[in-house]
Amino acid sequence: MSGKSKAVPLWGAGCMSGTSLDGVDVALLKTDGVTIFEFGGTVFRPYDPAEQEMFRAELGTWQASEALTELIETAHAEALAQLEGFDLIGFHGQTLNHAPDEGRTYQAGDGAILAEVTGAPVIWDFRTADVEMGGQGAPLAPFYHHALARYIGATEPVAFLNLGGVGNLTWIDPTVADPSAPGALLAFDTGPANAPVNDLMRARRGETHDADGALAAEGVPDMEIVAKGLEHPYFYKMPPKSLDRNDFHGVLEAVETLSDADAAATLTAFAAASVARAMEHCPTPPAALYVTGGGRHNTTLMRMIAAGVDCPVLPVEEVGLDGDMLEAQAFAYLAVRVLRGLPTSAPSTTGVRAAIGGGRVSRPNEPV
Ligand SMILES: Nc1ncnc2c1ncn2[C@@H]1O[C@H](COP(=O)(O)OP(=O)(O)OP(=O)(O)O)[C@@H](O)[C@H]1O
Ligand SMILES: CC(=O)N[C@H]1[C@@H]2OC[C@@H](O2)[C@@H](O)[C@@H]1O[C@H](C)C(=O)O
Repeated sequence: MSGKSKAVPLWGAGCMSGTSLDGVDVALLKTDGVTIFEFGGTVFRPYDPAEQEMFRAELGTWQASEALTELIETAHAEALAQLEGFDLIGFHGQTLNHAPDEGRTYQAGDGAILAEVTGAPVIWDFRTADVEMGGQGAPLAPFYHHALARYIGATEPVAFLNLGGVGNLTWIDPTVADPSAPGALLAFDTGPANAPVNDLMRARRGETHDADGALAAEGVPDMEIVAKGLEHPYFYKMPPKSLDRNDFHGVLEAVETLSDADAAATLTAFAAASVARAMEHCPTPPAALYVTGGGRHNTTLMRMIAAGVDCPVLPVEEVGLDGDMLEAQAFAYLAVRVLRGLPTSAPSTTGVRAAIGGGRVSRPNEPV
């Protein structure tokens, strides 16, 4: 396949409710599923503390309660109602459980109901087909990262790092036009990013996160705990590989006896060290590491990451992108690819047996 396609571009509304449980991001993107033509409006619909509690109570389950399913659908419908002019919706849902090695992953929320409520076709359940074909079902943003690398005019390998609840890294060779082709991409989850620090802040201070990394900046990381954390078998696995949000929950116990500031510094240093470890898997050194996701606002984390890698570490805003909305855009892009019958993952991004297009399509007025 060449880098250009003749299909008519569509406006997709991509929706992401991520592992940090902070809310729903929605972003419009005009694409033919290959090329990015235009970025459109965005909306963030936060989850309030009571809603976040509802999610936390069901993390790790394989069937969301009716109340939670309704919350997910309502929050998405509220966010989508603030935007207009889209042809279709890419609906990720909320990951409540992820066990790809057991062949299952679960994103709560029903796309068929969202199609009824919004009157637009909804592409959803992006991860199941990949997992059923032996893949990790994650990360899925890499095909979009490949399109972005071409969009920003990269001519040599670059990498994207998403710092959400969990971190994920994509190495891209933009000279390979087809993202499914061998050598175009290598992608995997790096380790815990914001989730452990968020959990610490919530437990110790009743706050959602360490704003700007201020508390971590006051502390001293315990590098013995960091080194011990890096002995986790996950870091010895070859990519592709992926994580559940709570896979590293145990690290919180390791910092139990430290002061709040030292504990925050240690968990932040652990997130940074897992990025440094991840960079060792890149097939060639990338020209730059472009950072997206909420963690790029954490200056202490960004400083620690920059100290541990050999290339410039830059927020994606440096190349004109929106790091708060990039994952939502990814699901708009992937939705159009699904409609066009194009693959959304490949052996080099999820470990799936062959390139595959995941996703179900629900149209309004179809029986639910
Ligand atoms: N100003 C800030 N200072 C420090 N951390 C921040 C700041 N803003 C956001 N964050 C962190 O970023 C998180 C949100 O990131 P993001 O929205 O990228 O995650 P997500 O999409 O839910 O997760 P994932 O990518 O794992 O699905 C917050 O929970 C917080 O930990
Ligand atoms: C199972 C699941 O929801 N995984 C998320 C999570 O959050 C970050 C990381 O872990 C990544 O693997 C993925 O999200 C992004 C959007 C992805 O699929 O690319």
